[in-house]
Amino acid sequence: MKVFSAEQLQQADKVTTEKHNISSLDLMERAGTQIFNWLHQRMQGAQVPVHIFCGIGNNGGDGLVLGRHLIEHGYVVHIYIANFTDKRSKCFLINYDRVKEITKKWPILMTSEADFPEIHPDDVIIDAIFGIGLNRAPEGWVKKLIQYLNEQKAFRLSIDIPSGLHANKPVADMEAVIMANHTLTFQAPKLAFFLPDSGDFAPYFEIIDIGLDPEFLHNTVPLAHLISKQEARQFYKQRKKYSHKGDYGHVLVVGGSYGKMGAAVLSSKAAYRAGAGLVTSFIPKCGYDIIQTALPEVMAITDAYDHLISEVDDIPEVEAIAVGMGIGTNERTVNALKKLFSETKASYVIDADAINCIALDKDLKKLIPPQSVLTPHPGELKRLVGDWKDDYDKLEKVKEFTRKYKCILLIKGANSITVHEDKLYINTSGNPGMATGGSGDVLSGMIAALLAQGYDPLLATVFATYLHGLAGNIVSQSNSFEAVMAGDVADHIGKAYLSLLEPDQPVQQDENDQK
Ligand SMILES: NC(=O)C1=CN([C@@H]2O[C@H](COP(=O)(O)OP(=O)(O)OC[C@H]3O[C@@H](n4cnc5c(N)ncnc54)[C@H](O)[C@@H]3O)[C@@H](O)[C@H]2O)[C@@H](O)CC1
Ligand SMILES: Nc1ncnc2c1ncn2[C@@H]1O[C@H](COP(=O)(O)OP(=O)(O)O)[C@@H](O)[C@H]1O
Ligand SMILES: [K+]
Repeated sequence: MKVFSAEQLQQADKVTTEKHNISSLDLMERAGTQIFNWLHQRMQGAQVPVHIFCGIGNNGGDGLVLGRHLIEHGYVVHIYIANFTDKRSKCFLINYDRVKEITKKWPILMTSEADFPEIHPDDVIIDAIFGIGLNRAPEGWVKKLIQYLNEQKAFRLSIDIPSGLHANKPVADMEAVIMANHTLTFQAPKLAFFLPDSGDFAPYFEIIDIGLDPEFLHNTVPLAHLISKQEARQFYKQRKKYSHKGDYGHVLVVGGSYGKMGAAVLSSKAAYRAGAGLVTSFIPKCGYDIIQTALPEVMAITDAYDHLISEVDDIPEVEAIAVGMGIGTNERTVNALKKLFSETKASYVIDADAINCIALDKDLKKLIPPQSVLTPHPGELKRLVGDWKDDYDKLEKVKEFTRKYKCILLIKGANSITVHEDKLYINTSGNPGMATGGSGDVLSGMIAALLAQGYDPLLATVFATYLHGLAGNIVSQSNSFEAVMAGDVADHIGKAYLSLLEPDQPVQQDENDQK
């Protein structure tokens, strides 16, 4: 699914009205009606007071359309206009009159704090104050209104975007944004929903298709692609009946040091579970018994040193190398990486301490093999590209890094983002249970396994990240978030493949009615 910018959506709006001979007012009617249908299906005529807070732009107009339909269907509705300026939009004004026509009175105009209404915890709040037209931080009593609504226990439903949030720019004032319980967003999800600084304002959202011009949407290069099951499923390459292990590639895992052998074990295990034909682990001597005992399927080669990796030699020819998990940043290890990068051709996944080594040593940075996949968590990323002002600055820094070093970089976290030059792929699987030691090691092995199986580096990263999150979700469903351990995630990669490929359950009519 595509993630468009506010500007692109405004353009889509314009193209749609011009090309399809439909007015902005019709589009607003369509949008507001769909929100009404959504709410009506859930409320089923319940006489719970619905408080609709409208701004004076088109987002407010959507709120007015919704209010009119609710009133016509016998709901208990209170419409308030946050009247912070006289510059009301044309479509807002028409819908303002339409509400008056059916109720015979004007909606309640709010001009100061004194106008804030009492709201019962069981009531419903509709937030239609600002949409994607927000052009500065809400101030004065409007900011106070947002804060007042956030203090209420009532359910907050935001139309298009939580008011105060920009679709694709940093939040102007963190204390002036609606904390939506749910957001119904038009046509496409907004980038701000997926970034750490702003994602909490829109924890749950649904897309409302308002029929913007499909051709424009298809031809427009989006800000980002959202990767859900539907997209991930298309990446899957089926195994052939008359195949042998040589067809699925050989992964070399270069990892571990004294006290950190688990990192190499987890990564190697995940490489097999994700489908590599062969896996060899290159480890310090101290890890030999550990890996051979933990994973009899894995072949082991040891370094000359007991506690760390000093030179990766005598290795077989491999398709993919996952390097860095638990290796430390000793100077000898940095030198081992320099030699490895310059002398061994393969597809690389560069993780954890290998990233820290690169951040420490400029010469090593220059040796990053082209098309490598780097998988830093936020701490490692900061060491690699420097600190950032906000999420958008971070994305620009990472884009620049991938251009300069011709690589792919995965920003790990909730909604991990794969970055390659100007392309962004936002992952939707995974859960906070995966914030646990070793889960990144599992991911590095998975990416390497897909590389070894012939997936191209960008696809391997996007697909492995999705599968990894899906495996984590499967674990958490039977185990709670708290109890998820990285080894469980590796053990459930198989279930993730099965879940990916199983057909979607058709929704039965009676189930639908109960929603
Ligand atoms: N294709 C689309 O994108 C569609 C958009 N619609 C709605 O239109 C919305 C966008 O409407 P608008 O462009 O009118 O913008 P908004 O309704 O978001 O409001 C912007 C208005 O508030 C003012 N404003 C912005 N920031 C302010 C601040 N901090 N303090 C005080 N005033 C501020 C602006 O000057 C403008 O008058 C969307 O979010 C959506 O809800 C729908 O009606 C249908 C179709
Ligand atoms: N809150 C979260 N929601 C979803 N996934 C998460 C969350 N926190 C962490 N993860 C995922 O777990 C993995 C953690 O990786 P990392 O920090 O490198 O772990 P480690 O270094 O312990 O192996 C990443 O793939 C990340 O995307
Ligand atoms: K809103």
